[in-house]
Amino acid sequence: MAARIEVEDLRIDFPLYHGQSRSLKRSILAHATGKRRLQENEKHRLVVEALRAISFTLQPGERLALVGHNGAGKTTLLRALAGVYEPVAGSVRIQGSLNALLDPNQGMNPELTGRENVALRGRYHRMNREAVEALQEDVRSFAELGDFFDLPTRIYSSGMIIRLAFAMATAIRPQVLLMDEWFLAGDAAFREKARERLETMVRGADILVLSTHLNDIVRSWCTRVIWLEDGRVRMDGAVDEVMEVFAGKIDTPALFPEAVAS
Ligand SMILES: Nc1ncnc2c1ncn2[C@@H]1O[C@H](COP(=O)(O)OP(=O)(O)OP(=O)(O)O)[C@@H](O)[C@H]1O
Repeated sequence: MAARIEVEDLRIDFPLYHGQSRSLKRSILAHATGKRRLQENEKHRLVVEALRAISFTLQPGERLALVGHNGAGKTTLLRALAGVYEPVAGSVRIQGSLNALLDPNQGMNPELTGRENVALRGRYHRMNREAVEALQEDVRSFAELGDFFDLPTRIYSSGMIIRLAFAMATAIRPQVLLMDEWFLAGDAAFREKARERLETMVRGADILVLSTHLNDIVRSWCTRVIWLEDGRVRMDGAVDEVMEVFAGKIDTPALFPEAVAS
């Protein structure tokens, strides 16, 4: 089955306040400045409008970078694609096997050893015994955890968890790869090794969606950029075209002037 992502008129809100006090809500809304992302929804709840009217389609071979300033909605969009957040309206359709490098603790049982956690992941992907053993060996040699590989992950340091999570998440090649930029960080010694392994994985995936602030990563890995601003698509196009405007070299009118006016 060919990989495909279809997002149609996606809207995601985060409820902030469930109480009934109208005066408190009125006061919060009155003091909300600038971007007007705090709103009262249809059920009279105070919400952050995290994403609005997001639509795009990705075909095999497309490598999409999500760019935008802090709070623009990049992580929320990645999580909505991964199925972590339910749309308030609109839809997300994903075709093909999916791997999401979003949260290092995702899918890990702290009572199990590193080796057992890898086996669990392998079985989740319906691997047979030999394949699970090969996966364990691959992760063990990449993560360099020494004897800790056979101890419960609850006693790992946060750096060890990241190494294990990274090695596991990059050992199984999906058709659709979703990635948050923290996976490109990590300590300096690990970074170069990690980047090489990621590159192999990224080149092997049919579709990549990556959230990043790193210009060189966008330019070397991606074919398309969606620039998010205040939860909406400000610009969607080829890497050079969007990055030039995003970097502030060319001024362009906002698609939704009311959303960006301060
Ligand atoms: N759990 C939550 N509850 C309430 N509001 C949230 C929650 N998660 C995100 N938001 C809000 O949704 C908006 C989008 O946040 P998001 O984390 O997707 O932005 P981002 O572009 O990934 O930012 P950054 O580059 O800082 O990581 C922000 O206004 C943020 O405050």
